[in-house]
Amino acid sequence: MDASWQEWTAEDAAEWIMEPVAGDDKYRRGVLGVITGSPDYPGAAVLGVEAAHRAGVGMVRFTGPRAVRAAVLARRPETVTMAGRVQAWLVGSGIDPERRSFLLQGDLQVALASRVPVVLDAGGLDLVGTHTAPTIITPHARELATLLTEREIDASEQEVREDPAGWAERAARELGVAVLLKGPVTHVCDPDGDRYTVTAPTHWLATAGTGDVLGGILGALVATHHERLATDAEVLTSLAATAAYVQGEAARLASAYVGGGPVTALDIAEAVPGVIGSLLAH
Ligand SMILES: NC(=O)C1=CN([C@@H]2O[C@H](COP(=O)(O)OP(=O)(O)OC[C@H]3O[C@@H](n4cnc5c(N)ncnc54)[C@H](O)[C@@H]3O)[C@@H](O)[C@H]2O)[C@@H](O)CC1
Ligand SMILES: Nc1ncnc2c1ncn2[C@@H]1O[C@H](COP(=O)(O)OP(=O)(O)O)[C@@H](O)[C@H]1O
Repeated sequence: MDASWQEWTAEDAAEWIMEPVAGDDKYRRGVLGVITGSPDYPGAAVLGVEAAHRAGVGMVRFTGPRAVRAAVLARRPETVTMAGRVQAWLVGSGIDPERRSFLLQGDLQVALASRVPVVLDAGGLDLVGTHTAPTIITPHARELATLLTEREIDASEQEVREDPAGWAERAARELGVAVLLKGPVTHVCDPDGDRYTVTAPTHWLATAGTGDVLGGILGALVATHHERLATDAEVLTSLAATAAYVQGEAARLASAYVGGGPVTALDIAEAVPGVIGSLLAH
């Protein structure tokens, strides 16, 4: 590993967990707007919203098709589906970029024009560069290769897998945004030179939906730090590395609970509060 990349530790992550204080209410704590899921992938919305709630956000406002809203509310009735002010956006998990409805395009335009920080995942990745709000993208290797190739930078999935550090840096530089490149070692960087790695503590993470959970954790961390981000967008990388750390530890904890056995994405989301509790006790 290149020495210029710093492995993110529990001590680092602990600094980015925002403990509630007496003067807080749900709005001050942070409202995360979520545009995820589709009739094809309703589960991605459920997982991201679940993870955001578990990560301690003040409120989640969810926008999506009726059936997806129903699935989200069935799992998390705490979620608000009424439009309103938000302090951060999570966009794209479970959305097919080829099949974005007219209604969805409109919701995305409103969200991205609002100038609050944006986490772009999966089917929202191609929206990078269409707005000026502080942005972090969260692709896996195949998604990053596709995104760069669409921008006339030839990259294959194999090349990204072989040199994730180099491609994450190149993407941050070329796209002008913070990047969280997922994998067994997650690479987080930005055009200003922040470079963090998060080594997954368990490979049971390699299962469907765990990236959607990561999106929810990151969205929640971004929303709870909205005041800081308003003046210092550079902290997106610290928040992203913390999200990956929390996701990895939650997977480790959930697996340890079943004697080292497999975990599902929902198990990981459910273990998030325990990880956050132990970071606060750090
Ligand atoms: N429960 C859910 O609703 C879930 C939704 N998900 C969503 O699903 C969408 C697609 O995510 P992906 O990460 O699959 O996108 P990818 O861009 O990695 O893959 C796109 C498609 O390529 C095919 N493919 C690629 N590699 C393959 C392989 N080795 N073997 C078989 N088929 C392969 C699959 O048909 C896949 O759907 C995203 O929007 C994501 O958020 C996933 O997160 C899984 C869970
Ligand atoms: N071999 C692996 N070992 C550990 N973690 C992994 C491995 N492969 C993927 N991951 C992690 O699992 C998650 C998978 O996310 P993603 O590829 O978006 O899946 P999905 O779209 O199904 O949610 C990411 O956080 C990634 O860092």
